[in-house]
Amino acid sequence: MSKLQYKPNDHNVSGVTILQDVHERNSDLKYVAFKLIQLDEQATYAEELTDKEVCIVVLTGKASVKTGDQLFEELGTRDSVFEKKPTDSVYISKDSTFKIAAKSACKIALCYAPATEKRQAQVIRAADNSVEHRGKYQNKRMVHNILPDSSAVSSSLLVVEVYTDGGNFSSYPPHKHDQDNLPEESFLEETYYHEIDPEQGFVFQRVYTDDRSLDETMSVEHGDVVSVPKGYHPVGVPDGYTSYYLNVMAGPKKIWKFHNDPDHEWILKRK
Ligand SMILES: O=C(O)C[C@@H](O)[C@H](O)C(=O)CO
Repeated sequence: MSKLQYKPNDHNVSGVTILQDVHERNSDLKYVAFKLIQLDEQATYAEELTDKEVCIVVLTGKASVKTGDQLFEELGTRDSVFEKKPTDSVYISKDSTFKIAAKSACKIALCYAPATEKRQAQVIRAADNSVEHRGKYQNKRMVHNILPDSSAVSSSLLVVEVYTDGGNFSSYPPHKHDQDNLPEESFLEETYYHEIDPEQGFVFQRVYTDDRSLDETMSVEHGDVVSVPKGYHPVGVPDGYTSYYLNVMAGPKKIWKFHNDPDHEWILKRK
């Protein structure tokens, strides 16, 4: 298996399963880290942040989050990500502790990036997500913007959800953002947390650089994470299956300025 791909764990301790845990020590990522936790009903999970900020995304189920004297309750809007409606998230800055309490069984993504400054903890309600429909022909996808680069909430963290129906490609035509060369391109690492409906499906994700020193094509299954330290990173979805992924991005500057693979940019110019 590619060293960019991570399979889920299933070890439950006291009602908490750390399904995914991708960080600087088990990946080539220096800015982005990602955890996916599953909590049984009434289970709790606590953590202390030092130099990182986190966006806690309630993927499914209902939970509350407490940090300092702030309590955010009734978080979560769906039983499955494939309900295709936005959900609630909480942003918490560095030098903080937080505790998540599950009101029902829930699946929660913890998206981390370096905090360049201390910011106010706050809830990002489902209604605050902008929803975008991008692309045409077999390049259609829907995006929920939780923390887009235009958001003032985080200091460096970007978080979006992307839905791609069967037979379509997303993150396509292939684009990259691995050069700190603004205004042409920004440097942002990225993680993809994938879900597939129905669950036995698979999608293909290629991660490659212009010189092909990195060129990995992965068969990605439900629950897998793919890390993108650099390179183009398109996703293709087989007929009959729907793809969901949660993207976390961060780098030295909080701006998403991507560069399309010139070989495939013509895709965008079709009438
Ligand atoms: O296909 C899309 O529009 C989603 C991608 O842009 C995805 O969020 C990504 O690749 C970010 O770099």
